[in-house]
Order: sequence, then C-alpha cells, then structure tokens
Amino acid sequence: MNPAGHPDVKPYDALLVLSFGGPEKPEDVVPFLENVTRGRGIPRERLEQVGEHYFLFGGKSPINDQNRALIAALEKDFADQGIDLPVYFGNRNWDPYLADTLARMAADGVERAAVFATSAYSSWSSCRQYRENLWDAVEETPGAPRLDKLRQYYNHPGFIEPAVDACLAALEQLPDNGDAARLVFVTHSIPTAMADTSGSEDPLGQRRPAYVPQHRSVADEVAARVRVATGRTHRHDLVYCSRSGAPSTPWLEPDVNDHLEELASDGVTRVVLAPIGFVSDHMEVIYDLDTEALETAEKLGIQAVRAATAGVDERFVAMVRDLVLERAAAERGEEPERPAVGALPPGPHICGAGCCPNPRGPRPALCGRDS
Ligand SMILES: CC1=C(CCC(=O)O)c2cc3nc(cc4[nH]c(cc5[nH]c(cc1n2)c(C)c5CCC(=O)O)c(CCC(=O)O)c4C)C(CCC(=O)O)=C3C
Ligand SMILES: [Fe+2]
Repeated sequence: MNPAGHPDVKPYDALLVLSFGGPEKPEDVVPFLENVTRGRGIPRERLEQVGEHYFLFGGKSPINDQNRALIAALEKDFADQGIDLPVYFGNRNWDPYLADTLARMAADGVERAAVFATSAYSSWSSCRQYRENLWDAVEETPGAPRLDKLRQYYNHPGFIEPAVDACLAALEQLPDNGDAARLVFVTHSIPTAMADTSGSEDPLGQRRPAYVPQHRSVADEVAARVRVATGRTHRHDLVYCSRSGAPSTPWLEPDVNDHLEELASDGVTRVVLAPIGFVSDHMEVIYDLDTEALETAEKLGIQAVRAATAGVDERFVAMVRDLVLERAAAERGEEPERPAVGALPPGPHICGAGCCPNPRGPRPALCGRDS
C-alpha cells in the first residue's frame, strides 16, 4: 500500500500493453502480412492463404478490438483499486506501432513502465521477438521510458482458472454434459528447432526446452481441475494449429485437423477444443479453430465445441494488475509472492541469458540477463 492506502505501483508510472497487431480493413491485409513476414521465407502460397483468412472476415482481425477491450477493462480495474497508472497500447506489426506509442509515452513524461505482452509462453516467436521489438523501438525513440517486461503467466491462476471454466462451459454444450468428451488443447505450432531452443540455459549451458512443457503443464493442470469439477476423467491431448513456413521445415505436430481424424478413427464423437495458446480470440482462433477445425470435426461426425479464451475475464484482468504489483514490489527490493500452479515454477522477472534465440542469428533484446 502507498501512503494514500492504495496498492503501490512505484516505480512504475505507466503500463504498456504490447501485442501483435492485426489489420482493421481489407486494404490493410497485404501491408500487414508484409510487416509480419519481412525476411522470413514464408512461401507465397501460404501468404495468399492467410490473406484469404483475413478477407473472409472483411479484412479485419479481431485482435485489436480484443486488446482495446482488455485495456478498457484494465483501466476500470485500476480505477476501482485506486491505482493511478495510465495504460498504453503498442503493437509489433500494426497501428498503433510500438515506436509511436513509446514516443507518446515519452511526450507524456512517462519514465518507467511495466510491459504486459499478450503472449503467455516462452519461445522466440512468443517472447524474445517481442523483446527484440522493444529494443528496436527504444533505440529509435529519444527519451523512451525504461521498460520492464512482466514475467510469463501461462501458469498463473488468473490464466488457468478462466481456462478451466471455459472447458466446463464447453462440456455443458455437448450431449450428456460432455460425458466421454475428449479435451483437445490447442496452441500455435512453431518450428521444432525453435521449440528445442526455447527457454534459457542453466549455469552449465544445458537447455531444458520450455515451449512444449509449459503448454503440457497448462493442459495437465486444466484437465486435472476439470476432473475435480465434473467428477469424470476426460482424456486430453496437446495439438497445434497455424503451421506456416516451408513444408520441408519440421514444425510441432500433430495438427489439430489431423488429430481430429485420428480421434474419429478411434471412435471419439465429442471434443472440446481449448485454445490455451491464445489469450483472446485472435485470427488463429476464429479461423483455424472456429472455421477450419470445427468444419473438419463436422465432416468426421465429431461434435466439437470451442472453449472460450481468457479475453476480459475478470480473473485475467486481475492477473495483469497482480503481475504489475508483484513486479513493482520486486523492483522496490521486496519479496512478493509469485503465484503459479501446475508442474512448473513461476518464471523469472528477467529472462535468462541466451533464452529463446532468434533463429536467424543474435539480435539485441531488452529485458533479459543478456540485454
Ligand atoms: C508462437 C506464435 C504465436 C503466439 C504468441 C503470440 O501471440 O505472439 C503467434 C501469434 C500470432 N501470429 C499472428 C499472425 C501471423 N503469424 C505469422 C507467422 C508466424 N507465427 C509464428 C508463431 C506464432 N505466432 C511463426 C513461427 C510464424 C512464421 C514466421 C515467423 O518466423 O515469424 C503470420 C504470417 C503468415 C503465416 O506464416 O501464417 C501471420 C499473419 C497473430 C495475429 C492474429 C490476428 O490477426 O488475430 C498472432 C497473435
Ligand atoms: Fe504467428
């Protein structure tokens, strides 16, 4: 508590919500895809396909509206808690661009900000790439504030609890309250080489990969809690969506559609698709799952329901607040509690040295031991 009796956010004077960005209208789609894939060697065919996913939804991704809703919910939560902390919004690939937002923060006199990224897990794509973007944006912004990226939150109760309730609600939409339904947890596929180098090295230079085990811990924990709530054991799996890249490059498998075929041939007729890799309804969720995977399920005679993402669930919003307060306390030299559930411990406040290296060679990144 600060002298006014409100939760203490010192040394922070702002929160920055850092996200991927997405197009808002048809004319945005191609330039957005160019921003995302510059120098990435994504086959043209794949890009055309992904463009079609966006055009199917009027050229508009849901991601920016989702983030604006999260920011509105955070502003309300902070006001209710007596927390005086303005919230800024900056994206990696679309307006409002990160560097523009940092310039605005500098002009507003912000000196030090906590950064919440809308990506919960460790890997180059889901963590370090955001840290490289922070470095670049700070480099090009005179007077940019000092930035502290908040820790990974995949195993925070504020992320897990909404995922459990989402599975329970999805089960209830199936016949017999979802009795005998399979829980299929879905996340974004990444190249296996990127998965293998996710996470940081221990002092002996050994790396224990993080991306897949982190998702497994979430899937296992959510499934265990569903078991407690329903009194039934639902078998569960971890599968992947949104594979990209060259066909010759191995990515994490199985793909959700292939897995549904496998389940159908095993006689499974009811499935909950739980998108634990996404914090809100991104294009991957509304296209790859709601459009493509649900169609696959229907063709196979499987009744499938997609579970909700965390979105603006009040526990998820409170989690963001708690992560800010936790980090603020740690920066003041206190030893705050660091909530985490499941098999893995809470992640570090500062990313470990050498974690999640860029597949195309080293690039400077903010907020790490090696920064
Ligand atoms: C792990 C991961 C997350 C989750 C963590 C996080 O949330 O950050 C994520 C999120 C997102 N990815 C998104 C969009 C795209 N990702 C692409 C390409 C790629 N993603 C990758 C990985 C991830 N991506 C990778 C390894 C590539 C290959 C190219 C490269 O090495 O970078 C491409 C290019 C076309 C294609 O290749 O599919 C697009 C358009 C959007 C916006 C969605 C919306 O509009 O709602 C979001 C939230
Ligand atoms: Fe992506």
